[in-house]
Amino acid sequence: MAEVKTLQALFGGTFDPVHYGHLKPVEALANLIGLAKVIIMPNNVPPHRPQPEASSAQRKAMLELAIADRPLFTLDERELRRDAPSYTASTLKAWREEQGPDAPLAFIIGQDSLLTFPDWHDYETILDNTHLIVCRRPGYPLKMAQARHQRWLERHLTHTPEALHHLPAGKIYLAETPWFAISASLIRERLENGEPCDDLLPDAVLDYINQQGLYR
Ligand SMILES: Nc1ncnc2c1ncn2[C@@H]1O[C@H](COP(=O)(O)OP(=O)(O)OP(=O)(O)O)[C@@H](O)[C@H]1O
Ligand SMILES: O=C(O)c1ccc[n+]([C@@H]2O[C@H](COP(=O)([O-])O)[C@@H](O)[C@H]2O)c1
Repeated sequence: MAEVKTLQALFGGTFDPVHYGHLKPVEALANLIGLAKVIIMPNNVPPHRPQPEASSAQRKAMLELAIADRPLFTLDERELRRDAPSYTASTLKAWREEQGPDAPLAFIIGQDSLLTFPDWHDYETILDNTHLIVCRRPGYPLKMAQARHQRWLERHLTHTPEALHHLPAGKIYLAETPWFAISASLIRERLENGEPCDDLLPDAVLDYINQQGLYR
């Protein structure tokens, strides 16, 4: 009998700090397309933005608190262990080598990340190794700025989640996840101004931020 392969999904980010705009769309996604597990992968040195305010150890601690009562999620520390910039293309190439050629693999991003995706290091190789699953995010168009990037998107689009489960890589799926108007920048700004953030991130993460005196 043929071996049944399970779709595995990595969700990369800076998570400075982790918030409900990360957790809730991905939980909805898991229900929509049938994911038993999502692997959260914080970066150490983001290739594309200033170094985060919280240290890698603090961002990891906040993620551990956020997922402690969310069994869907596990944590992957491979990028945290590297001092070089965390290029997604090389991380996903290494993940593919570990998992073998047939395993269905996906990388989860938000809509804003899709728009900047063609600027990522070696972006065209990413679909050789994984699918791309895009969660909705308010305030960002679903159309690429350049026509050639829109054509690239359309060439790879699938409207059926089954394709993600049956093929090892190469498809882009725009998931109809709920919208959350939350960003880490908004949270950092609100904390700096002494404004409440209770409905934006898990209590345990907020308690940790206060205890560490972060984002003041
Ligand atoms: N509210 C949201 N809805 C959907 N996706 C999101 C949301 N917030 C973040 N993401 C996605 O999660 C991933 C990690 O995001 P990141 O850690 O940069 O959070 P952020 O809130 O965008 O941070 P910052 O405001 O510091 O830029 C990215 O792919 C991003 O698109
Ligand atoms: O590899 C790149 O060039 C690259 C450029 C921008 C973003 N990424 C990755 O995309 C993920 C989301 O990025 P961010 O900034 O929204 O946290 C995270 O895993 C980043 O390391 C990767």
